[in-house]
Parts: sequence; structure tokens; C-alpha cells
Amino acid sequence: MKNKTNFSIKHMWKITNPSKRQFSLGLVFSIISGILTLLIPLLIKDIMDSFSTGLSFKTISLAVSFLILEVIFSAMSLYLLSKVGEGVVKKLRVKLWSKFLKLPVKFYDDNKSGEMVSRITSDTTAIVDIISNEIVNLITSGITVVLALIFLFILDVPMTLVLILVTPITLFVIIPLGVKVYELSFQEQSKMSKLTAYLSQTLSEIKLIKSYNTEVKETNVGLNHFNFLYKNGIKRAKINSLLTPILGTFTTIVLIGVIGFGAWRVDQGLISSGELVAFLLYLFQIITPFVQMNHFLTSLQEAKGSMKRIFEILDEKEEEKIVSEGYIGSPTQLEFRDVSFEYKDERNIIKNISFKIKKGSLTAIIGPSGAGKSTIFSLIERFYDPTSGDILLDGVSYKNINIEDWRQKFSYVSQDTPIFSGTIKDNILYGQTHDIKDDYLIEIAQLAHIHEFIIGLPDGYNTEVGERGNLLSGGQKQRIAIARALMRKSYFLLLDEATASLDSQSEKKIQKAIHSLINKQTTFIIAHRLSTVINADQIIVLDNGEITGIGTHDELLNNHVYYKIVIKQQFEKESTFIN
Ligand SMILES: Nc1ncnc2c1ncn2[C@@H]1O[C@H](COP(=O)(O)OP(=O)(O)OP(=O)(O)O)[C@@H](O)[C@H]1O
Repeated sequence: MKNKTNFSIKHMWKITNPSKRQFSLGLVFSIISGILTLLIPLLIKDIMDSFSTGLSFKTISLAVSFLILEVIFSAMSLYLLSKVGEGVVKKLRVKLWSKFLKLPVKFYDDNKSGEMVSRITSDTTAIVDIISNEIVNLITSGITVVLALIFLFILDVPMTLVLILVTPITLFVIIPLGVKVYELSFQEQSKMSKLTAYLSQTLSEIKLIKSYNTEVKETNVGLNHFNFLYKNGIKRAKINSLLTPILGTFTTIVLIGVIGFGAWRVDQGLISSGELVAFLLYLFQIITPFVQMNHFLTSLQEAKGSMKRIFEILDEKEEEKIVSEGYIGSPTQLEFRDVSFEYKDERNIIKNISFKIKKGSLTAIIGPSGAGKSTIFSLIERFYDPTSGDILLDGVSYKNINIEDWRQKFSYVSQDTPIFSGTIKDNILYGQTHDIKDDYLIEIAQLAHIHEFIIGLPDGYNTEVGERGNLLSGGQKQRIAIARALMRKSYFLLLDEATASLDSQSEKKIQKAIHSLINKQTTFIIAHRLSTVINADQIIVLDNGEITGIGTHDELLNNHVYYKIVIKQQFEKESTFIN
């Protein structure tokens, strides 16, 4: 990720574009409420000074009306400004979420998905607080302080000067401590997102933890995270424990000083007792924001850290979606032309490979583990771009075809069969943009040899499959994935044949399901079974990222020595076929 990212509140304002009308109205209401609050002490002064001459009903009713109006304006202002805050955060969440979905697969190779989740959850929450509460408080407090100071000057210049002289002293203490709080909050939030990632990943692999008896080890890993957060929390507590009494003592000293000095001035007949009371009320209005400043600074620094992390994501480069120049309707050929590829460590995983896959054919790819077979599929799916060379559909380079348009031409059934929580039906229909009739859904499920199983369940197609399909067996998940691929009606099928040992019944069903797929579309298969290889029109032998042979089973058996060895290694049980 980039180190330098513009993350000011102004920048956030620009990209989330909140309602200026609501914000200005909220601000105006806040100013009106502030002015009303400030007028009340003046009326109280009049009421107090008129004790001897008789109370004025008019002044009292004016003071009461001001109080009521102050509540109304303050409530309206708070509501409007909070609405603006919530709106900003919603827009940030939407932007982040759509950004995450547009970022290339490579981004997720380098960043943990769990950590990314906390960008949308906790980081945006820190921003809600600053916009909905803290900025509103800052603006209203700022206005109140300025206006209160003006009133104080009007009431009594010498007393105001005394007050102004003592105030900056606190800032010398608050600001450096605030900076320290920022550093601690930043570290805490980074750690918190790492913790979120760790916790979610660990809990999702709970079976592995139990089988390997690693509960104690994982408890200790968690403990390290919690210890760090604890130490950070303690450091923060130390600063806060220092700040709170300092501010409290400061408030008391100022109050004692002002009251003492004021009482002397009343005694001297320089100000009235009503004026002293009004002065004290203004003083409270000035002191409150100063006392809250500690909280404000902490929240501001937290929000800054969150904004920095959010804008780092928003500045990331998205997958390029070229507007379709060479639109391909129904492609008839996929071609790899001198393709090389490395992930990131300058290690060539795919080395200058070329091959063609023609419409209606079955191509099998074989090779030892780590040879680069899945990487070829990732390149076809355009999860990554080749480092050099070209991939073409009907002679048109991938560079000139819109990525969505390109991907629509392929269905990928991977070995790890991704299944979402939701119903079986949701999973089979995933990615369909049109309504699918139940009859057709059943037809597809029958082709995938999963219909019988589904109707045997109490809720049939509406059965919930649990997180990542936990409630299904490996074979069932795979057949659901095959049904999903059949539903997609793409032009090329990319199939990673399962290596997992399944019982023979399951295996037969999967084989039948796979054959339904193969017969329907052009198929490129990472083969692990001899029967698949023998039936292929073309077999690609891949070794260490290089193609060492292409041909039919018979051709390769005759002229590719290494093919025999690979076949033997991969299909030990079935090796009698080729000897
Ligand atoms: N995201 C990645 N980042 C970096 N290196 C990777 C990544 N994915 C795979 N590799 C490396 O690329 C090489 C080829 O991996 P690939 O998964 O394509 O092999 P494969 O032939 O499909 O293996 P298998 O049959 O075991 O699935 C391996 O050395 C692997 O470590």
C-alpha cells in the first residue's frame, strides 16, 4: 500500500459529498441555540438585580421561552448534523465495499481479508463518532466560546482578562498528551484489525484446531494480541488519569480565582451581584468545551488513523475494465501465445507457453503439484495479467476485451468449491441475473446428479447449507458447484478435477456430473483421473511452468517419455492401463 495518502477531513468531505443544505441548517440552528444559551445569563442578571425593585414577569417569561427555544434548536441541530454524519459514513461504507469488490485478486494475496473487514466496520465507526458528535460539539463549542467571551468583555473587562491569561496554560499540557494519545490509538486500531483477522480465520478453521490439539497454542496467540491491547489501554489510561485531574484542578482554580476576584469587585461596588452570577454562568459555558477537549482530541486522532487506512484502500488501483473494443459474441477459440507469468517474487511460474483450445473440444492438463496448472486457470480467469505474451479469444487480445465480458465466457469449478451460506437454491443460482424457473433448476440439478439428494432433505432446495457449506459433504458441495457452472451457460468450462478421495458412489456421481458438463461445452480440465485424460482431444503436459508436450494420449505415450512417468506418478492405482 502507498505510504503517502491524503486523508484530511476536507478530503473525506469532498469524496462523500454530504448534504450542504442539512449541514448549513444544522449549523445555523446550532448558532441560534448557542446565542439563546448566551442570552439566558443576561436575563438572569436582570432578574437578580431586580430583586430589590420587584421581579419582572416579562423578563422571567422571556428567560423561560429562551430556555424552551434553546432546547428545540439544539435538538434540531443535533439531529441534522448527526444525519449528515451518518450519511457520510454510509457513503464511505458503500465506497469501501464496492472498492473491495473491484480490487484485483493480487491485492488479497498481500492483504488479509479479515483486516479489510475492519476497515468497513470499526474504522468507519470511529468516523461516525467524529462527525456526528465531535465535530458538532467542536463547532457549537467554538461558537459558544467566542460569543461568551464577547459577552464577558461586555460584562467586565478586568475579570475577562484574568480568565484569558490562565487558559493557555492548560493547552501546553493537553496538546502534547493528545499527540501521544494519537500514536497509541493508531497502534491500537491497527492491532485491533489484525486481531479481527486472526479471530475470524481461527474460528473458521476450528476443526483443524481440534484435530491438531492446538487450543492451548491458539489461546496463547490470542493472549499476545490481548496483552498488547491491554498495555496500550494502560498507557492510555495513564494519560487520561493525568489529563482529567489536571483539567479538574484547573477548573477549580479558575473558579476560585474568578469567584474571589468577582466577590471583591461586587464588594467594591464595581459590578452588581447579578453581573457576577452572569459572569460565572458564561465561565461554565467556556470551561465545559475545554474540559471536553481531551475527549475531542482523542476521537479526532482515532478518526484520523481510521481515515488514513480507509483512504489507503480507496487509493488502491482497481482491476482495469477496458470498454469493449473487440467484443466477442460466441468465441470459438482460446489461445495462449508465448505467455509467461510471475506472481511477485520474480520467479517465473509460467514460462513462455503457447496452446490453442478449439470450440467443442476437451483439453486436459496434467503435471506435478506446483507445475503451474491452477495458475494457468487464474490467468484465463484474468485474476492476474501475464507478465509477457498474450491470451486471445478468437484472435482478440485480452487487453482489448472488457473484463466482465471476458469472464462471462468462462465457468470455473475449482477444487475447493466455494459455497456461500444461504440455501442450496441460492448457491446454484448464484450470479444469475434473470429469474430461473423451478423446472429448469431441477433439470440442471438432475444433470449434476444432486437432485435426488436435495429432495431428500426436509427443506429441499431451500435447505440452509451453513457457513461455507459446512453442512454438506465434499462431494455434495462439488456437485452443487457443477450445477452452478451448468446454470451459467458459458462457452468454456474450466474444471479442476477433485483429488479428494471420495467413496465410489460419490465419485461415480461426480464423474457423471462432470460428463454432463463436458458434453455441453468446451472444456479445459486439470485432470487427476486417467479416464479423463484418455478421453481428451488434447493433453497438455506441464512441468515446472513449461509445456513439455501436447497431443492425444496415444501420441504422448509414443513420443513423450516424461508423460509416461507423470501418468505413473499421478495415477498409481490405474497405471496398469498404460503399461
Ligand atoms: N498467489 C500466489 N502468490 C505467489 N505464488 C503463488 C501463488 N499461487 C501459487 N503460487 C506458486 O505458483 C506455483 C504454481 O502453483 P499452482 O497452484 O499453479 O500449481 P498447480 O500445478 O496447480 O499445483 P497443484 O496440482 O498442487 O494444485 C507454486 O510454486 C506456488 O507456490
